Amino acid sequence: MEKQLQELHFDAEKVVDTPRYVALIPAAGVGSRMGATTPKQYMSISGKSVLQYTVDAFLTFSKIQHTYVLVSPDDAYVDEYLAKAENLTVLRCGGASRRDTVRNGLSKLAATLGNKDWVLVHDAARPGLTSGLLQHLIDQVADSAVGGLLALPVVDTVKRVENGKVQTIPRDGLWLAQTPQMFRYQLLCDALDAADQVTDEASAIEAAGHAPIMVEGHVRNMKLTLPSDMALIAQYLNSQPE
Ligand SMILES: Nc1ccn([C@@H]2O[C@H](COP(=O)(O)OP(=O)(O)OP(=O)(O)O)[C@@H](O)[C@H]2O)c(=O)n1
Ligand SMILES: C[C@](O)(CO)[C@H](O)COP(=O)(O)O
Repeated sequence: MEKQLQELHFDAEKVVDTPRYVALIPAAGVGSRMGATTPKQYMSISGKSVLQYTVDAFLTFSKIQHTYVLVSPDDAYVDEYLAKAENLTVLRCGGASRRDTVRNGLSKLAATLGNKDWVLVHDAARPGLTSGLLQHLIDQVADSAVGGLLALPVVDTVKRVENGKVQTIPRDGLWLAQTPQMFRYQLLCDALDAADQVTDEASAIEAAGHAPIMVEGHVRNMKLTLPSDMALIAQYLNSQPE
């Protein structure tokens, strides 16, 4: 497997002047909040799986040299719901949490990627990603040493409810994290090694003392989390991006 991975995609050079761009798509979740019979990444929208929409966003964006989909070791769906493609590899390295899945995937690429290379981690469950959003993220982040992520500024009034007490929290400076989250390979590996409870890559980078660049995303890049998300996501997928 290791030999196969090394041969796969790139020249042998590990540290290169021109960084490479790869996508890592964690797709090993069970979708407990969705409560469907199949994990949500394999649910179908207009005859195509959620995962296929997500992967297609990367396969049709030429800057991404390779896309890796990370599924659980005993996944029984991926062969049926994801079409094979030239620059696409499925790795059966899913872990107990999203963080573990991503860290396992990064480890598999140790012989392939160098310090400066960019990894774009994107949830399988965000099928509304577009080339425009990918280009926007890369334009804003590619000159930085660290990386950044798509996110949405909070536009509503925010409440915190605790022990029966309700408080209004100033929304200034609050963002909702989306993906892709794009970071330099080695920096991300090191940050995740030091942070085992995080729900996204940016949290690990922040904990390591860095400030990720916040890049405004779009609501069509929403995550499929609850059954009620399905209709809205289908509407976005069936409409042209703005
Ligand atoms: N052990 C895990 C858990 C999650 N994910 C992936 O991380 C993304 C975002 O996670 P989330 O929405 O939390 O997905 P699930 O864990 O599947 O959902 P739930 O929390 O409702 O069970 C999804 O693409 C999911 O497949 C993963 O690769 N490995
Ligand atoms: C990474 C993420 O999509 C950012 O919003 C999110 O954190 C993933 O999982 P969660 O379990 O829904 O927080």
